[in-house]
Amino acid sequence: MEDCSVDWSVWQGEMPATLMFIVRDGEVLLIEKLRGIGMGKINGPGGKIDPGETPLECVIRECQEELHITPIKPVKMGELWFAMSDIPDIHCHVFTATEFEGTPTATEEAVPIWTKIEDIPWDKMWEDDAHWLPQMLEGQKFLGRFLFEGERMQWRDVQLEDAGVSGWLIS
Ligand SMILES: COc1nc(N)nc2c1ncn2[C@H]1C[C@H](O)[C@@H](COP(=O)(O)OP(=O)(O)OP(=O)(O)O)O1
Repeated sequence: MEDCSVDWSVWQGEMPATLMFIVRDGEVLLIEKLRGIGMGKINGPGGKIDPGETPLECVIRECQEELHITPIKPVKMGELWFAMSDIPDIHCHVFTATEFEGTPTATEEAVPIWTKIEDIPWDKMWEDDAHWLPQMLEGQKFLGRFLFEGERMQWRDVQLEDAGVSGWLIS
């Protein structure tokens, strides 16, 4: 792992975004992303935060748009700070929920995929996911900071529980 060239003490992601992971009966609701950043990868539903929108409002809207479902009582579990090389830096708020309304439905943006937690397809996902998603699915809150060159992760730091939450830019 290379040294990190980013001064995280002054870092501010230009692109605020969200992700949602709905968990039920040992499975997590993932998507095949059909457009946008990470098109073709497996991820959680989510997307960019619109001007004036809160992270919570965004993650609910994105689930409605991408899968026609409404998560109930989402809980913020983490922040992801992505220093990117070829697109603006991304500040992503990550939520989980155990309940939702509606039926996960394929749209032009996403195909829903219920996946057993032990079968999560890491090789089809962003590289950072393996360093925080397992911990989050065990109930741990986190702050993950990552440096990417294109789609390759160059550096990572993940802090869990109080050490991570105390670093969040938005509580
Ligand atoms: C760099 O590593 C990443 N890892 C993970 N796990 N997720 C990432 C990474 N980079 C971006 N993401 C996520 C964050 C957002 O959920 C999406 C990006 O937003 P998107 O381009 O899908 O935004 P939309 O508003 O839905 O876009 P359009 O409606 O314009 O298609 O990826």
